[in-house]
Amino acid sequence: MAEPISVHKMSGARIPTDVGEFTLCLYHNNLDGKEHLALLVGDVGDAASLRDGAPLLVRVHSECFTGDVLGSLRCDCGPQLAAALRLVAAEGRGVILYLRQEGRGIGLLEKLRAYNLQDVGYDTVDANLLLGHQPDLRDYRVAAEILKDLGITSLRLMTNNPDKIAGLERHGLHVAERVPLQMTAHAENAHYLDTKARRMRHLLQLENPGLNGSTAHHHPVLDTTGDDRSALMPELSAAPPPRPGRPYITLSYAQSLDGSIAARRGEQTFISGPEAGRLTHQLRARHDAILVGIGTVLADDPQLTVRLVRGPDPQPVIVDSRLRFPPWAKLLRGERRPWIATTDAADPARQAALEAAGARVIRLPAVPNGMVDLTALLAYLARRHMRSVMVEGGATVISNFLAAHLADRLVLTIAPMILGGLNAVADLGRLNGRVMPRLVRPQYQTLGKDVILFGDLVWE
Ligand SMILES: Nc1nc2c(ncn2[C@@H]2O[C@H](COP(=O)(O)OP(=O)(O)OP(=O)(O)O)[C@@H](O)[C@H]2O)c(=O)[nH]1
Ligand SMILES: [Zn+2]
Repeated sequence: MAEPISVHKMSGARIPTDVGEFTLCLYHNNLDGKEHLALLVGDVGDAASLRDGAPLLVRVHSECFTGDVLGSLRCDCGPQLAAALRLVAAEGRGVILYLRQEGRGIGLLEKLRAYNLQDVGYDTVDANLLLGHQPDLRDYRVAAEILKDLGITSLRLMTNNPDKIAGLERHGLHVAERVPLQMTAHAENAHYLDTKARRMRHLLQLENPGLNGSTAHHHPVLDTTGDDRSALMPELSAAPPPRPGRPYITLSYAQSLDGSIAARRGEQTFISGPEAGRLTHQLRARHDAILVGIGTVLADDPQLTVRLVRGPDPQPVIVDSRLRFPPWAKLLRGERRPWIATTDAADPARQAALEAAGARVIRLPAVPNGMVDLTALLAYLARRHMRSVMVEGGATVISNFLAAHLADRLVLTIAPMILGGLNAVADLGRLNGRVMPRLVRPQYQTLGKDVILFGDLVWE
């Protein structure tokens, strides 16, 4: 049975501020090992509340470095925290819990990734889902224990989030009243607040009725419960045709107008919008395997699964000639364990560690530049009944497949931006003896703000 939660007040100190004086207490707990904080004003126990005739005013605030410290305009956290401090100080009694639940529990790194997804059109809920997280990872067990430790069982809670109220009540607290804590919306956070109201049931009175109209196209793209709403282009919806000798290869990636796939090598850059993201997942579901290079694993820590639509996950295959595959990769925690194609240059100890973590390491011959021999890899995949492979990137892998004349079809997402960054294709002329691949029977379609260009590749 799980150990009961215990919290322990480590130390407290007087913190004078512009709005009043607080006692800041640091709590230890045995559940998440984080340093949660409590800011106290006055006598906070239930007994004092009874005397006063009103339950204590409490804010349970989730850490937001960007909003609380930097004053980021992307959210409303900073002003909420400031308002809560003011209200508690004005009452002369109250508590602000500062919970170390950055990014609704996903942490700052993943929140920054989620912000980049939001900058290309995903909303805050879909961005979490796309990164493989629940929309909200928080629970309020430790918060409830800290409040009980302070002698509080009944309170007035400053929040707009009904889940927060339910979360505290589930752990034995009585929320006698909700005190709204709504801040003014502005251009930078209006869509975020609108999403919180629509998709996370936050109790917000949004003033701008036009906003709902303007966000109507942001339908929940990850709502996979219904039918596919954006029908896949018919040419792409069938499983790729069988091909003698090796798996059928679809090269599929997103680039800017100038052919960049990232701002810089090694830097994750979100280029395409949610509609094209959905197409990518639909394509993944129609291939037996999905292949990326180690650079993509190191830069993006991808899962390579099908999440934006319903469908089977392809087998992840990583090309990693020197076996740099990191032990922290999300791919090692997925349902389909990754196959890592490497060469004799790989360190046997690393191979053993990755195999112990569930990966399959495949040693293959190298070509003169030290890279994995792709023809040998494809023969290996064909023997394992992989009839189709979707190659997603990055630049080295795309270039190597093109240089080896190993691609049957190109599905290119072109985003309407100029990035001036890392080019998708490098040095191809020199590598392949100047026989250029050509796209035949090309077709295109706009999808959201992006253009999808696709067709068959031939070298003639
Ligand atoms: N994952 C993720 N977290 C975010 C994003 N924007 C803000 N956050 C985090 O959300 C948390 C605050 O949650 P909110 O939804 O703003 O508010 P709440 O705490 O649920 O509800 P209130 O009590 O009404 O403030 C903080 O931990 C922020 O870091 C985002 O786009 N993605
Ligand atoms: Zn915030």
